[in-house]
Amino acid sequence: MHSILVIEDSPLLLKIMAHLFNQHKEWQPVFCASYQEAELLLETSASLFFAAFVDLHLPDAPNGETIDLVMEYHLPCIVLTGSYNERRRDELLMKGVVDYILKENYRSYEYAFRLLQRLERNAYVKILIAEDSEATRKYIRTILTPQCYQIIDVSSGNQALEVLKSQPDIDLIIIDHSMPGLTGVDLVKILRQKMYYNEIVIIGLSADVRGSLSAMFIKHGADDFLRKPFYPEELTCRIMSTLERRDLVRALRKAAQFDSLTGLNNRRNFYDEGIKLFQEAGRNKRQLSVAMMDLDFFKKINDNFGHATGDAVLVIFAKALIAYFPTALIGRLGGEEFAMIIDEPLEAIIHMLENLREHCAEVKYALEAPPLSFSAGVYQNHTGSLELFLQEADKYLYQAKHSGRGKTCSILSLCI
Ligand SMILES: Nc1nc2c(ncn2[C@@H]2O[C@H](COP(=O)(O)OP(=O)(O)OP(=O)(O)O)[C@@H](O)[C@H]2O)c(=O)[nH]1
Repeated sequence: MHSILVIEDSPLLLKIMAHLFNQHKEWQPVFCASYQEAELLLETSASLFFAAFVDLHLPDAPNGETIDLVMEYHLPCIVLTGSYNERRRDELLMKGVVDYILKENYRSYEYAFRLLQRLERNAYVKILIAEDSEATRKYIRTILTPQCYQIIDVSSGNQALEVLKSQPDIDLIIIDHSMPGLTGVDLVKILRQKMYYNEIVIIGLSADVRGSLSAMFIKHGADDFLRKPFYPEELTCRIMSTLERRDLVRALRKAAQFDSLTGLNNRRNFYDEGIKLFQEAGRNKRQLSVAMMDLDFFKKINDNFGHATGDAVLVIFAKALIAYFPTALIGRLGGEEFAMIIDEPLEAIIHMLENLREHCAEVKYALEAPPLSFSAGVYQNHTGSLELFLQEADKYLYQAKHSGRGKTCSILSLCI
């Protein structure tokens, strides 16, 4: 849990804040009503705070002195102000505050909380700036530092490629067009050959007045474009919206590919990835196996211990599968049926399934519950499609069910 310092003297606003903090239990507010109180608190406990909400005008600090105080301790500072004008906005941004919020209505304060959430996330976001002008790099850093991003900067396209090679977890790259060596658009072309849209966000940058350049950036795969000179908020807003779009695409992809309960590949993704494995194995003359596993009497677990326990058992089993078969492609085909594709000798697979069976029997998933048991069918061959392997494994699984459950049947004749 993070502590948030709130320096504010208005009883009404404090009431609203307290209400909102009540809905966001992940943050613990510490309230101060004056500059003096805040000064004393920060002197001893500044390191305890993640960020601060600061009233611009306090009776003992009428000219925004509290902001300077908070900034001295390098705390991300969100300013609450009753009035707005351009000059004040510029002053606040120059001081390096995260943002300023007009004390208008409940929505404004909700926005302040969204900012806090964003700051938390930003700490994990890596931004690379590829720009040959030192002044512009510095300007961008000045804008982005209060937003808590991790920032790296380089002065050429080739240096950017080097950084991306050593740090593939970069989330967003800001690319200037006119740099020595590779141009910005060239760099975008190279990056998009290797990295998909959900892997890295690209924002083009140029002082060029030609509209065609922004189009070139975007046609070659940039997510957005900014013309220099730009306002600080133009940059922060574009970064925020492009990252949010990327996160949304990632979330959609995840929802389409993985089972939401167990996190395993869903049926569709298991087939898609499995077909690729079979093609690769065909090229490399490798022999794959397919195993199908089905929990025994799972309906009784639901009926006797409730659906929630049934769900928990599915999760336990999925985790055990991953632990016992770390190199396999594993999927939940539906209900209590699982499958995996694995590149191991058949005897070894059967042995590992026996170990898994022993482990499952020991799992305590509910009071006075019968041991967790599963049946399995395994098929291995030199040739054949994934579809055929699944059909054959399913036949052995059926055999395992009908020979008493809690067994593995395979091409090795006997069920064990
Ligand atoms: N809790 C829970 N139950 C599920 C889920 N998906 C399917 N089921 C239940 O799983 C049960 C499967 O029952 P059956 O097909 O009769 O299989 P079984 O009871 O394991 O019997 P055998 O396979 O013959 O040993 C059904 O009651 C489904 O409602 C799920 O995501 N969560």
